Amino acid sequence: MIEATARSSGFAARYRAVVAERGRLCAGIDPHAALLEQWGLPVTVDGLRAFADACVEGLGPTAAVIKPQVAFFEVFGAAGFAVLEDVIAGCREAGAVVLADAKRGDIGSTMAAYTAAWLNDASPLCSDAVTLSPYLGFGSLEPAVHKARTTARGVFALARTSNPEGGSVQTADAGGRTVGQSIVDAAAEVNADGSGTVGVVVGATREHGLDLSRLAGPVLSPGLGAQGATAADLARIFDGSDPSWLLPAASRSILRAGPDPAALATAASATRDEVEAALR
Ligand SMILES: O=c1ccn([C@@H]2O[C@H](COP(=O)(O)O)[C@@H](O)[C@H]2O)c(=O)[nH]1
Repeated sequence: MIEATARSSGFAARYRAVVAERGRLCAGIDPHAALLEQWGLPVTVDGLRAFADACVEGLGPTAAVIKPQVAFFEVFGAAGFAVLEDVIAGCREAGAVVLADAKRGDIGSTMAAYTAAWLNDASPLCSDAVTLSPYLGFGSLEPAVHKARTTARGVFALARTSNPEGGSVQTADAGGRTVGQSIVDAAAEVNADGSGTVGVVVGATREHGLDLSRLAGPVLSPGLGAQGATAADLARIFDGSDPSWLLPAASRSILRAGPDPAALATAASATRDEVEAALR
């Protein structure tokens, strides 16, 4: 791992440094209404704020990567976005890499505005990385890829998602390879410079059928816990690909341990330890 850190640059170097220190886990902050209720909080902006504060306190100093799910903040409009801004800033201050799960993707000129929102220092939502949907064409993501590459940030493109519906698009033929593989290959081309700028999203819930050998970037793998995938599934599904790039993600299964921040930290550490043991 130390050797890999010395050789990488850009987002790859930041990613490898935080994973070397904290282990492989992306903890999601998904303030579902059902979780707020389980924590004894009202489903209001005040409840969202209390939920978010506990997550920042418990998960910010613990998980390598923290992934706020933007949708659950957006539900509350401008007030929800204000809470999200504080989550992003608080987790970054605590030393975590913050990956905004916004799944943005649009024509290039609009992508420039999304890029300014999520990857520009001047924006209150500025994060270390953002999830992107490449289904308007990988090339349409160029403004975000360029910005990420020049600021040591990352983008994560959806390649083979954890939901059962994703296969109808992502496993379709794209000229002798699947659509998902074409996304992985496009990401690998960007990452040929050693920056690891473009990660991909590959769910832990099923066999992915992808060749990840040339990617040279992080593989975010959601589906652990609430969606049914286990650490053993991760080890099996990603057997043969470089395990140092694998970033397993879990949200609800960790968040159910709240509202005590210390219990959230313990749940995240336990998930990380389970994953690390299975991937050894
Ligand atoms: O393929 C994908 C891409 C993104 N997600 C997101 O990850 C979390 C999963 O939450 P759990 O509670 O651990 O199920 C959620 O924010 C999804 O939008 C995904 O699940 N699959």
